[in-house]
Amino acid sequence: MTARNIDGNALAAKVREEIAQRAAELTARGVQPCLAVILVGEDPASAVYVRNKVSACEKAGFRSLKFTYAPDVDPQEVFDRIAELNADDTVHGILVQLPLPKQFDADKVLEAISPEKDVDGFHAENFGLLLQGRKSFYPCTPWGVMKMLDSENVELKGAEAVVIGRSNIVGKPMAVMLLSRGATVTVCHSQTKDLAFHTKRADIVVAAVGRAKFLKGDMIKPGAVVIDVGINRGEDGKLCGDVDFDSAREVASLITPVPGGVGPMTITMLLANTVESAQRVLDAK
Ligand SMILES: Nc1nc2c(c(=O)[nH]1)N[C@@H](CN(C=O)c1ccc(C(=O)N[C@@H](CCC(=O)O)C(=O)O)cc1)CN2
Repeated sequence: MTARNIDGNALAAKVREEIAQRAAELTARGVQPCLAVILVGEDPASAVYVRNKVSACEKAGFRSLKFTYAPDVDPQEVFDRIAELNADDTVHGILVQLPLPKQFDADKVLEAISPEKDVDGFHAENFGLLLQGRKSFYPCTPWGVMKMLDSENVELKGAEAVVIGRSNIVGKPMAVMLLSRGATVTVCHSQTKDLAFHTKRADIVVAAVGRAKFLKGDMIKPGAVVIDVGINRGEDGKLCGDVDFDSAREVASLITPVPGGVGPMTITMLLANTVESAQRVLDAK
């Protein structure tokens, strides 16, 4: 079997069109969606992601604000900026690009963002709501994965799903989202004794560990759906995922490539959360 790719770029383009339409309607009613992005430090990948977020906002008809800080900035300056943006009624979404430099306590920074403007879905309040199956802002990457699975009509009810990775921003929320849709979910991580035992039983595998090409074809059940959240540099210097694409595609039925898979959906769902936040402001008027 050779797997079919789930094309993240194509799905992202379709969803972004719908978001742009919604943004135009909100703007016509006096609420133009606005995202504020905070970038601290000089990490080149973060700078690219932030640039892409600002450009995605422009294309969708959003207003965007960008604040950049030197790597050695006093964290208080960033907290002051967040407080100012929390109080600004014209701003609907605030995000702080991760990772942050060492002098920052990332949890404290994320908790400083008002939950009503936490369009990354990283605030503990939003995560708690997600756990309880209540309305919140969902973290963008796992939500993008759910959109990809739905776009292919992948049956989630009763499916055996294995999530590899237990980070707060991908692994844990991914497991909760799959669970809430009726999958039987196993979360594997660095202490898991026999990873292949779990992955070989899975109808759906989501790899989010940050280790280049580590999930091989012989660890996958024939016909499984394989979702690759990793973004790594391979030994050849090229961008690659956590999945060894060449061997995995010979076994899986559906697979996401890297690049062009989950990545483009992350920024798309950020736009979706921001437009939703603006909608809530309009509805409350
Ligand atoms: N505040 C946040 N920080 C970080 C997040 C996040 O969701 N919020 N996620 C990642 C980085 N990230 C967005 O910020 C992100 C990563 C990758 C992509 C993407 O489109 N990747 C492309 C390849 C891009 C390339 O050539 O390098 C792809 O996979 O096709 C978008 C967003 C960590 N920080």
